[in-house]
Parts: sequence; structure tokens; C-alpha cells
Amino acid sequence: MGRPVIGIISNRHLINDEYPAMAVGTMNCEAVGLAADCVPLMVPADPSVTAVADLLDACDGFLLTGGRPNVHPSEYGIDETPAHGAFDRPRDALVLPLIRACVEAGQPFLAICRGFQEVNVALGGTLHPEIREIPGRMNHRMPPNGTLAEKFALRHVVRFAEGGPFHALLDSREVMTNSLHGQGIDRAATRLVIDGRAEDGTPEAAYVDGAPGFTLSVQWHPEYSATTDPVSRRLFGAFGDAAREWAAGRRPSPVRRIA
Ligand SMILES: N[C@@H](CCC(=O)NCCCC(=O)O)C(=O)O
Repeated sequence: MGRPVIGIISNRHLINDEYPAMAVGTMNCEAVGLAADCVPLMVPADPSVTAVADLLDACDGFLLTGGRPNVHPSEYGIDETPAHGAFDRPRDALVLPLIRACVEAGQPFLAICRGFQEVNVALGGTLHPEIREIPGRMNHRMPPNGTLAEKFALRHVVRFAEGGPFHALLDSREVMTNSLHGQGIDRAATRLVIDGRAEDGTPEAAYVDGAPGFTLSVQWHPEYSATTDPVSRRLFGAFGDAAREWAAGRRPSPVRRIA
């Protein structure tokens, strides 16, 4: 049997300020191809060319990538304001139903940053447009200047629930993570279990309660240094294992906790 196929959700870009493109970062492809040992398949994030049912057939799992545009607030019942920033409505229209379909079927996904926020919205939760404006919260945004290494540098601790799936997988109650987001979970969806938080209380790690498959979701970016960073390697390794189980026709195991 060949390696499982992971659909990597793309983002929109304008090449040379003119040529519209949908693209995924090289680091996402390397994380899937090398750290998860799966086949990276780039997915155009637009339901006018990509149907959810086709994707579920073509792929064994999905990497719900980060992305600068925010999920449109109408998806969680809020009117749009300038604070909500730029959007990617086609990506909303594809990925939110895709998440619900994966949760129901047990098809694995690993959600990152915008993907983490999408999982919450897809299941009925809400987002805050600018979490650094909430009293007591720190600035989680990417540094505006500097090299890529500086932007993706480890910036804060995430602490996991005792005995939860992140604790079990990473064999640690705490990890250091990078941080490149302005929005954050406001009200968590009923089924979304917040399994890890930053020091200021911001939700950073989650999974879907009762889902039959792999649903680990993180607000940080494990795709950066995925082959060398031990935390990222374990996350992508477990995601790859879940996709292998799915591809082999076995239901992926539900989340593992420490007994
Ligand atoms: N827009 C959301 C999600 C942020 C996010 O996914 N950032 C990664 C951006 C990486 C890139 O530059 O493409 C928010 O701001 O919270």
C-alpha cells in the first residue's frame, strides 16, 4: 500500500500583484511529506472547483493550515466590522463543511492556527477579533519585522490538561510554542475540548469530544521545523499514523489519554 494522501488546504495569493494563485507553504508540504510520512496534496480552497465529497474520497486526512485572512464573523453570528480584517470566503465555504464531515466520519485532520479557529467555528464556537485587547491577554501576533526564523521563534508556554491527549502524546505538561495570530477562540464550541492554554488563558490546543478520529488542533505552527522540533515531530507523526489507519480501512483510535 502506498503512503496515505493528505490534502493541504491552500490560501489565496496574488503573484506579482496581478496573477491570482492558491498556494501552500513549503514547510507544510515538508511537514506532511517528511514528519508525517504521507503524500502532500495541495487543495484549492474553493468549493466552485473542489467539492467536499471529492476531497473525502481523494484524501486520507487533511492539514487545515494557517492563513492570514480571518474566518468571516457571519459564520459565527456576528456582524462584520473593520476589526475583523480581511477574509477568504471561498475557504470558509469549503473548509467549515469539510471539518464537520471529517468529525462525523472519523477522517483525520490536524488543524493549525486559522485551521484551529475554523474547527471551533465549524462546530458552533465564536472568535475574538483581537485577543490582545482583552484585559490580561498578551500580544500573540507575529512580530511585524525580522527574519522568518524570528517570526516563527518560540515565544510562550502552552500548558496542557493533566492526563489529556496532548499530555499523553507529547509526554509533557508544558511546551514552548511560536505565536502568529491576532484572533483567538472566544466561546469554545460545545464539543471542542480546550486541552491546552497559554499563560494568559488563551486557548492553544484542542480536540473534538467524542469524534471517532484524529482531531488535534493547535493555535501555534508546528509545521515550522517539523522534522527537527520534537513536539512538532510527535504531532505530525501521530497525524500520519491516524491517516495510515484510515487508509488501511481501520477506524483511527479515539484520542488517547493518560490512564
Ligand atoms: N488570521 C488568523 C489566523 C492567523 C494565522 O493562521 N496566521 C498564520 C499566518 C501565516 C502566514 O503568513 O501565512 C489570526 O490572525 O488569528
